[in-house]
Amino acid sequence: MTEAVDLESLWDTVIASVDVPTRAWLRRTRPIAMHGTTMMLAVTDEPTRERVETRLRQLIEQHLSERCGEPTHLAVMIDPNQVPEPQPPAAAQVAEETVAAMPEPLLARPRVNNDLRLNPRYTFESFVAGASNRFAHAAAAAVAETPGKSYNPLLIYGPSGLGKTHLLHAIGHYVQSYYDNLRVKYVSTEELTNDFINAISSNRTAEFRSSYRDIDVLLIDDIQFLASKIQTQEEFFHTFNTLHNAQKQIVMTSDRPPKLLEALEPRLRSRFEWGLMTDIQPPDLETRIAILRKKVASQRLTAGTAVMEVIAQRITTNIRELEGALTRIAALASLNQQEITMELAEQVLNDLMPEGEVQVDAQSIMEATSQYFGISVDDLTGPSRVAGIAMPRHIAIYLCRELTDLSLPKIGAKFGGRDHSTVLNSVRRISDKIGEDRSLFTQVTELTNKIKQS
Ligand SMILES: Nc1ncnc2c1ncn2[C@@H]1O[C@H](COP(=O)(O)OP(=O)(O)OP(=O)(O)O)[C@@H](O)[C@H]1O
Repeated sequence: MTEAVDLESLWDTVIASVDVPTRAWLRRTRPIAMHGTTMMLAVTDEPTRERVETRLRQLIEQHLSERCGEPTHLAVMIDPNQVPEPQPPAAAQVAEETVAAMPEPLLARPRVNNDLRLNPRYTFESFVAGASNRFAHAAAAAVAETPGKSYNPLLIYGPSGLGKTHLLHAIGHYVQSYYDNLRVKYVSTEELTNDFINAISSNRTAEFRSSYRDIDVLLIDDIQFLASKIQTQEEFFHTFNTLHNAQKQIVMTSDRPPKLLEALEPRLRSRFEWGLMTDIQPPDLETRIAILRKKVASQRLTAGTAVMEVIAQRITTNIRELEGALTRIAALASLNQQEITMELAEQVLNDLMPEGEVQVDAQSIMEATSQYFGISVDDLTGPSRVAGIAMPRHIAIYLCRELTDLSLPKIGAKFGGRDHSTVLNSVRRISDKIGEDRSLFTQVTELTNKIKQS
């Protein structure tokens, strides 16, 4: 079903089987691609999108599912350019575009050795698509399949811990595995800013430029941090134009839509809105359960559906917290050498989420940790690698990642300017050990209680 010809004729049969008023609406749409069991549909304008989303979706998905022989979903985007008036374009056009996008002229180029530092766990395979993220997921998949050709730029926005970084890395992995010769770069906005500042201070702006412009797919995380950084914005504006003009793919994430990024230059904001913007919402209960099920399977744990339901019911807004809870539950089960039971899950959840949830910040985590271990906050943020200091530091960093919305570079900055990979290293160290080392588990649990109660 990937060929556009099939897609167009499939769509024609759907249009033919609906009543006339509905048909009039559907003439204002055009199928763009099929990703797995999701059809990407371009529509001319907001009223059409609204109509399709609210009134017609069920009917269309029913028709599509019947014809495709499996449950098929719809992801709707506004893109008038994809729906030429008055006649739809030749059916093969999209297919031709897709073929043109394939690496033909690029084959001559040597294989690129991308040093991406992507999280190996963040792939499309490990991502669970549900109602809250289906569109973002389908758009990311489209971009990964034909970089620079489908939606450019692609901007994925939404609150913390809902999978934006995961999708960005998944695009990176995918392009890297299927396009040997495309240069991919993934950076957080903080790294971009630091790179730029370093380049200026060491007179190496030309190098900086080529490292960002000599790229086929640029993935930038958390662009809200560009706000108020006037010089970096200026530089990024030119990088953006260079890449976009050359039809190089740009994908960005942000914690809010560009129009709410008030401290961003208007010309940059408007460029961010050129392509496709898609949000990610907190997942519904079914999706949360599906995510837990996937994690349980991938970690070869055994947890019954009832237990997963309890976890998913208690932790509703942030998937990182959901994973954190599962990690702790699995850790306690492993330490006790027992199955993950309901009692055990409840016990950990009660520890993790005492009544009257409090907002936790890095400062309170650092203070509580230093107090708990009898060291100073300066020790915690300082350079010492002595175990009595390094271990509390790993724990405090782990707790910052688990209990706050701070990004890895932001956490690094709080801990004496450490970089994001050092932070990630600490997080992994604790989550790897917590199921083997009971005293570590106890320390982390007791500290969490202190922090949440302070
Ligand atoms: N749909 C999903 N399926 C499976 N895992 C998911 C999904 N969404 C998020 N996760 C997991 O939840 C965790 C948090 O996701 P991620 O770091 O991508 O969030 P984010 O939206 O980028 O947050 P932030 O803005 O704080 O960086 C990750 O471990 C990720 O793998």
